[in-house]
Amino acid sequence: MESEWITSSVPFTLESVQVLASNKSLETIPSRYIRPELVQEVDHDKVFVNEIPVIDLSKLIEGEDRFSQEEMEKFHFACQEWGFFQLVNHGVAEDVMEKMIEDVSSFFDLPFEVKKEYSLDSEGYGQALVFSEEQKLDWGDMLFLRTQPVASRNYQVWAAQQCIPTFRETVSKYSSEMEKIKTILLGMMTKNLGVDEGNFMNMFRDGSKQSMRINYYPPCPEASKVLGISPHSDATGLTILLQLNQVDGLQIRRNEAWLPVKLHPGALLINIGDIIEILSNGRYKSIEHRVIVSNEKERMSVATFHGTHESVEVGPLTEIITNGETAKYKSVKNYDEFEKIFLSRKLDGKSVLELFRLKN
Ligand SMILES: O=C(O)CCC(=O)C(=O)O
Ligand SMILES: [Fe+2]
Repeated sequence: MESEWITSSVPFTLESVQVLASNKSLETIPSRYIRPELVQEVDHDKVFVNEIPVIDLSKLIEGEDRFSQEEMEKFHFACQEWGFFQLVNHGVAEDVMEKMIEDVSSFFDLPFEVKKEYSLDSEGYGQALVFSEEQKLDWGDMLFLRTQPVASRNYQVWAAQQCIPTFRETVSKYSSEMEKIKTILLGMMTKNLGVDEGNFMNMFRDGSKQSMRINYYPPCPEASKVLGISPHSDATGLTILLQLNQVDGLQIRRNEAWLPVKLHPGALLINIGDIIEILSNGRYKSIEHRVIVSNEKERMSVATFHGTHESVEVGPLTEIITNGETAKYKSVKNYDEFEKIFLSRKLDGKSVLELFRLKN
């Protein structure tokens, strides 16, 4: 089988799944991608109807005519009971979304020889978090970018102007839009959680960490046997996900089953990450999710992760635990330490969070 290889941050060489999948005569895929556990599962699509909450952001903006207390309550319920919701009327200009779709698609259309130039030790193009020869591989490639604070950007891994003329500008604009949404949502969460807004927002102030995982899942001839992304929760504060084409594939774990998410066109998908679970002492929970792939169509998505400022201690908020509650999680001295722990492990359910859980 013909394939090309790239070197990742860890001492293993990896295949580009896009290159692998482009071989039209490929019928049997390498065993490292095959997930035996999927064989026992019932047809996921038939397990549940999709009832994931839909939140209207235009009704959460205080002081605006459309602000609605009922929407605030719906939002609280979505954070508490689901950990995942769709966001509509989010106010991101259509041209910003469209340019993002266009430039990200152009990136994955570049020849492998060009894309691999955007691969560095801990960011850029390729596959990440592969630590052993035995580990199962995900059916997807990605481009991982550190996007905020601006000083943390490494433009070496952002497609250059001669490749995709507007790529850097497009991602920059999109990144700023995501910051705005994050700020509104986190502000509203403090109200629902009854915690001090100033203190909480200070953790996620200007200069806090934002990164993007831009995912490309090629079609797979044995789609039902692979996963585009292994089950995991996001080790971040808040994730905002944009599905770039109308191909569904995301599933969230709910009531011990995998619930498929059918995204409304133009909606963004929001999910609570491990850090918010820790800060809120478990009132809001991060939810495991995974991606299944199609045997016909490629799928693309951009997950924008929002962490805290690097100096912030990550632990249950004192205001919550001084109210007579016991801390359910250990604290870690700052965000960078938290990230180091997360980056040293494969994606594996909520295993990162489990390291922090206190057994009371
Ligand atoms: O592609 C998706 O829908 C989900 C991606 C995801 O979970 C991630 O990048 O963390
Ligand atoms: Fe994720």
